[in-house]
Formats: sequence, C-alpha cells, structure tokens
Amino acid sequence: MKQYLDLCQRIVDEGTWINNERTNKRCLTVINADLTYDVANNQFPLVTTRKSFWKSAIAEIIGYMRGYQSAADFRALGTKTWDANANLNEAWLNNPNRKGEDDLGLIYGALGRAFPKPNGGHVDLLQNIVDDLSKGIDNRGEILTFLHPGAFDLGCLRPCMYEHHFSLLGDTLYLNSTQRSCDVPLGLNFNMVQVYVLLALMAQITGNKPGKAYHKIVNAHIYEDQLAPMRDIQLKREPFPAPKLIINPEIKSLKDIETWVTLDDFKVEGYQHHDAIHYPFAV
Ligand SMILES: Nc1nc(=O)c2c([nH]1)NC[C@@H]1CN(c3ccc(C(=O)N[C@@H](CCC(=O)O)C(=O)O)cc3)CN21
Ligand SMILES: O=c1ccn([C@H]2C[C@H](O)[C@@H](COP(=O)(O)O)O2)c(=O)[nH]1
Repeated sequence: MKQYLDLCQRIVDEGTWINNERTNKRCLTVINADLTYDVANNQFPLVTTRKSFWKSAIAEIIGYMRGYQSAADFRALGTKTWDANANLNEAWLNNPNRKGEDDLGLIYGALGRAFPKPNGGHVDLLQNIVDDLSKGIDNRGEILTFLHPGAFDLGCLRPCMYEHHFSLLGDTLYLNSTQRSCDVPLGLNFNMVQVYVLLALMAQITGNKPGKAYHKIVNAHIYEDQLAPMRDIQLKREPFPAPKLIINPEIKSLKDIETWVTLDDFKVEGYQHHDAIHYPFAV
C-alpha cells in the first residue's frame, strides 16, 4: 500500500502535464515505477485508502486467462469494466473489424491463448507455460505476451499490462509483469491485484510455491478530472494493514480455471478500508 501511495504522491509532486489525444484529456504523468508484491507471505496489495472492488479485478484476470473477447463474458463472470471500451469507444464503434454489441476484438487472452504464428496457425502461450512449470521447467523464456502490434486495429484497446514473464528457482515461482500505460487511480488499483493473483494462481496450478511478483510500469498517469479527489481526499487518508487473500485450494489446473472457477473461489480476510471514491473513467 505504501508503494502505491508513494507513486500517487510522486505523480502529484513531480508529474508533467501531457495531453492525451485518444481520450482528449490531460494526464499528470511520470515515467517508470517498480512495485513488488510479497506473494509468499500473502501481503495482498489491496488499496485501503478507498474501497476497492477487488472481485472485478480478479474477474478481469480470469477472463484474460480464458481468452475472452466479449464484454458479455466479462459481465457474466462479475465485472462491467469492459462495457465502455466495447460499446462507447468512438474509434472502436467506427472500426469495421468490430463484430457488434459487446465485441472487444483481439485483446489480452484472445491473443495470449491463440497467438498467431507468422507461418500460419496459433500458439497457446499460457498452456505451454503451465505445462513447462508443472514439470519444473523454466526455459528462461516463459513469457505470456498479449502484445501483437499487427493486431492493434483488430481490438478495442491495446493491452496495458502486456507481458507476464514467469521464472522458477527450484520450486519457487516468480513473476515479472510489464505495463506500458497505467491509470493510477482506477487501473492500478486493479492491476496490483491481478499481478498478485496471477502469480498465486499459477503457482497453485503448477505445484510450485509463490515467491515475489515484480510489476514494472512505464507511463503512470492521473487524468485531470481525477487529480482533485486523489490529492485532496485519498492521499490525506491513513492506510490500514494489508488484508489476506484466500484462494480455493481445489483449483488445481488451468482446466479448472477455464471451466468452473467463479469469484466465490476467492475471499479476502481482514479488509479494513476507507469509504469508496468514484473516480471518473476516461474512454
Ligand atoms: N481509462 C481507463 N482506465 C483503466 O483503468 C482501464 C481502461 N481505461 N480501459 C480498459 C480497462 C478497464 N479497466 C477498468 C474499468 C473500470 C474501472 C472502474 O470503474 N472501477 C471502479 C468500480 C469498479 C466496480 O464497481 O466493479 C472503481 O472504483 O475501482 C476500473 C478499471 C481498467 N482499464
Ligand atoms: O489494465 C489496465 C488497462 C488499462 N489501463 C488504462 C491506462 C490508460 O489510462 C488507458 C488505456 O489507454 P491507452 O491510450 O491505450 O494507453 O487504460 C490501466 O491502467 N490498466
């Protein structure tokens, strides 16, 4: 939590105003931030200085692991966070590749579960990584990438957290996740949870112990209409201790995640938080 608040404060104190053409909003921006999550000791990085809707964050990462490409599928799992990008984003609505209501196109897992090969066919990157890690193999390239520059016009949004690189030291699993663009008040609140859960789940289904997760952010920003609540409300609050995340131990394989897992398989214990703050969302 401290590292999150330090980043928010750094943006407020040292950020540069940058005009963002896509959203037509100005963003107070810094370049480069490195966050670390101690998954081994269950230090769940949940924001406590406002109420966090952590179940939505977990629904997103499960949807990415399943390769979802429809906002309706994300809603069925328990989050509405992709509705605006599917159905209110002007550029996407005018894109001839959009296949109708709720279509997100080739985003995140839709690529990671079927990455197109230059010579034809697809690779299921996630399945390959799970297979290797389950056998104790780390080929020093266990990389789940969602970034395909040739597919940018086939999806509603380029992936923000675009790469997850897994590493094994003995039977301890590590994760390095990279994010190109980060909406710190809204997106990061979710992305921290997702990096943590991805390492915890991957360790659990491959029979390894979770170690640390390292989260690199390149462009970290606060939109102009989010600045006042961040600076004058959220940053004035005292954080509470980190809660614990409990994952159903019956989740044992990627198939389990693909088939029966729901948000009821995740519980947070000891979550003390301040009141909700409703930040504006830039489409
Ligand atoms: N501008 C922008 N920021 C983002 O963080 C973002 C995007 N766009 N587009 C793609 C996804 C969608 N994400 C979202 C979308 C909505 C919320 C949001 O509204 N969060 C509220 C309530 C969530 C709920 O009730 O479930 C929050 O208070 O955190 C968060 C992340 C993250 N990503
Ligand atoms: O997981 C996510 C997804 C999106 N975001 C934010 C970062 C930006 O504010 C927008 C994406 O806009 P681009 O113009 O494509 O950079 O969404 C996030 O923080 N986390």
